[in-house]
Amino acid sequence: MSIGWLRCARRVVRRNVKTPRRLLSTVQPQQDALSKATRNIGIIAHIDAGKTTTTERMLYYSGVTRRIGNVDEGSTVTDFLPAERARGITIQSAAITFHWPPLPPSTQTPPPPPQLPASFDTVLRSSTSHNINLIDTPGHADFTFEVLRSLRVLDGAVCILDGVAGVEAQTEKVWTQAGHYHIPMIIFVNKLDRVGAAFSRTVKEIGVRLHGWPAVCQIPWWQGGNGDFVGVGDVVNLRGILWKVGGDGRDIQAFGLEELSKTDGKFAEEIKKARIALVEILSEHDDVMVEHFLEHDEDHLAISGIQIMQSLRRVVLQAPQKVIPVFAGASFRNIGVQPLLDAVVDLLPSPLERPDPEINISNQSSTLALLLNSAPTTKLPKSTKKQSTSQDRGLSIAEVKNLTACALAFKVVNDAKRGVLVYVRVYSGSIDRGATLYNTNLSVAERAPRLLKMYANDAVEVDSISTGQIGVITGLKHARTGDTLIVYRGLQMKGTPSGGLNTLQLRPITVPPPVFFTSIEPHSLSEQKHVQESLAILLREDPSLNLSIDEESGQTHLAGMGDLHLEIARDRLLIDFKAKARIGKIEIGYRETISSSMQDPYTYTLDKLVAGKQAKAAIAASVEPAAAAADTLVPPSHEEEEEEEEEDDDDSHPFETIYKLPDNNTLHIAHPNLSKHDSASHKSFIQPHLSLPGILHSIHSGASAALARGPFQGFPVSNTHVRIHLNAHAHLFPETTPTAMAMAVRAAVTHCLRAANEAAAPVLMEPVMNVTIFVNESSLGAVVQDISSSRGGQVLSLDGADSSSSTSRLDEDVLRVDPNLIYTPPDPFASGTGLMGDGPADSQRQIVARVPLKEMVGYLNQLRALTGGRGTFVMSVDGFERMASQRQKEVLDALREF
Ligand SMILES: Nc1nc2c(ncn2[C@@H]2O[C@H](COP(=O)(O)OP(=O)(O)OP(=O)(O)O)[C@@H](O)[C@H]2O)c(=O)[nH]1
Repeated sequence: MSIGWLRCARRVVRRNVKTPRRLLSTVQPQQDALSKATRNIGIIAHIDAGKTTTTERMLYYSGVTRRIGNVDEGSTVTDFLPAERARGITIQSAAITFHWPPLPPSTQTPPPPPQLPASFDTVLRSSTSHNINLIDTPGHADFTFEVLRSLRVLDGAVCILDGVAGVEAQTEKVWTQAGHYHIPMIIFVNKLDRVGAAFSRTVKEIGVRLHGWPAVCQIPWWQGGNGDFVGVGDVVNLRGILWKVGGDGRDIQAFGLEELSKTDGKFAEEIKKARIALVEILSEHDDVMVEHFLEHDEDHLAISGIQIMQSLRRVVLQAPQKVIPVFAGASFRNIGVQPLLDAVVDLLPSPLERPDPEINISNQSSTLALLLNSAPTTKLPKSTKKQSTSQDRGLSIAEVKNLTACALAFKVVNDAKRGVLVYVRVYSGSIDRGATLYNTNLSVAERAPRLLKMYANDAVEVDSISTGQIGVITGLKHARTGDTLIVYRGLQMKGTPSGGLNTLQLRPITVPPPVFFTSIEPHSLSEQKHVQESLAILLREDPSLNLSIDEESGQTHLAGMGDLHLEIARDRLLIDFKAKARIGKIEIGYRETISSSMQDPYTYTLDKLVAGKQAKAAIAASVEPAAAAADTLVPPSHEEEEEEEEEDDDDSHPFETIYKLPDNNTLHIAHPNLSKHDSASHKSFIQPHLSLPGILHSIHSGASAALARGPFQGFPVSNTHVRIHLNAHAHLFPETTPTAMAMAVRAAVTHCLRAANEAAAPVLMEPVMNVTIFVNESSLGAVVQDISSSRGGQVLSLDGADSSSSTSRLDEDVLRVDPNLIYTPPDPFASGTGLMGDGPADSQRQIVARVPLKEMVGYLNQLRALTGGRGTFVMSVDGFERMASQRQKEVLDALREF
């Protein structure tokens, strides 16, 4: 039997393109159908596992491309930046829409929504064409933040594993992060054509390291049991699927068990064994499967393929996910991709099946549906997950009826042809062309002139982007990656949505502190403008980059997550944007801190021409080290993240405002004549063109700018408490503008920091990383020795294969899976090494350590040398620590040379 993988029985209806505006709570059948037939999925994996190679096949089989792109030749669709193509790695996650099963070539674009069957009891979802929005995520550790950002908008994910390397460190990390968002996942074990491929070992590693029960849905088919990898055993439908060797993967044959038993009896038997194991594992987690099993007289093979798929779907959608469907293939050989696409449609959820997204509004955590469904003038319902730190004042949310759409800008890309593209995921309502979008992160409104749907390299203009959909807005001037965009009925361009909706944040995430930096110097004054504009776009694209400018020297510093992160930013700047600038060496981003307090506040008065106008403002400031106990500054945890950068709006102190700033700094503003809750009384103190929130914003900006570049070595200042005293009588003048106030505060705080440094020796702090290293038992001793002696690291734990206490998985309630209870088919070529090796000498060990970042630069090469190329590691910033004086001296000497 030949399989075409081109379903024909699809009926389509013509879409009414002009969608009327609607309230969020009104469900429109057409949009509902579109959502049901949509999969917003991502592909996550360790670097080089084959994400791009697999994506290229997906685009080819779905009819988006006419030829298969090749990573090694730099001709892929998804890796579209020159820097990506040159390095053969994915840096920016590209969002692409395609259909699976493919639509007939004559279908209009955008296609009409599909007509779905009333139920999927007797047909598979993959019998109807679905709209797949695919977000390709990067695998390199430096881009973890980019992965996190993409994860937020995914409804499901395919995790690709390299069948030779198994579960790698980075995969484990991203898997855990995806688990935080309860993203259902399926696994594709790729590269099974390679020498050393070990499907069985990989499946056991899935159980142990990804903490779930593998449900083996396909087993590899090696010709004659030990020859070339030619296809898969389809455990769900009890057949062998064979791909023609050397073809483009469209020529596929299927053999039922009976036929197969005549030609490859052992393989047919193995498929049966796998089916028994699959039914068993499903029965343990799905009661309906138990019923089917009993109905079929406990015959594992008698249960239909559709019933198995439905059961798999139910267990995949359970939160937390305990069962992980596993598929097999070799994308490079064009084997296994079509059934994987079927599984995406059949097993992963539509946007309508996802949990209600978390929001933050007026410093309170809740969920979007709770907000939208809350009755006017009631208190904002809080999610039970985290109680807000601010007082529960409740919100009058009558204004919610004006909220007609809510979306997350999850990615900004500067496209050479089309300008800046803002990728959005709409969570509620629909964004229509020409809508006024209010950006709640930047407090600005801007119009959405054009809306696009991205089909690989083609963009198709659309009239609206509806709930659950991913699309692109062009022509926005402000929106950055990560911003929340809302449509508020009747909003003027200069207006602000009321009822606290101007603070609505969808799934807020914390940007980790940057630990590397470089300097940027335009070649000439005339180049400065272009360099600055290019940097502004880079920062819109990637908010994990950080820019600071030294006012006196004019020197610009760009800081980022890793050296590769900054290398890519440099290439983008110089090659893609053609900016003419000198970029310095990439260095570690230390922090500096003060060790003495100021006795008296220092008052600074600014009185000068600013932009051609007389400007005047004064302010009193003082600085002190944060509590001595806070010598170690720890980045905010997942739970604390919403508090970062937040204003403490405690009602009991109407005359003071406290901000928590990055790097463990705090800003305390006393404003004795201005109550936060009585703006009417401000009239006698402040000019009509000013407001207390505006002044506070200026003070925040000025203090942040001063702290961004400390006076000691120009590093960001950390662990410092800034006190500001604003006396409305003495400090505000008719000529006071927000800019003048920010400049005065910056100057005052900078002066205070200098004075503190003169009074007592300032201190440098260095980033310390939490490092998890995976090595074979035989290299363990050498690696531990290297970490603890040569690199000055502190080994925190050593765990064997059966332990699951990696840094990311310290939770007690994590599922522990006994590898001996996992079904796997035999591995004909298993090398016997790795996590599941037989003898202790072969087993894989995990080392968790804290090591200064400086000692980790270039570590991969050393690790490879010590482990015969098999060791891998992941690391994340654990905090910043004071340096011993000798170490500080060495670093300062090295910096002087730099
Ligand atoms: N033998 C074999 N090689 C493969 C297979 N899939 C991918 N490769 C090769 O593995 C290398 C990495 O593949 P990519 O598709 O770029 O991997 P990636 O996961 O996208 O990597 P990043 O974009 O860097 O994260 C390339 O040389 C591919 O040709 C496979 O099924 N078999």
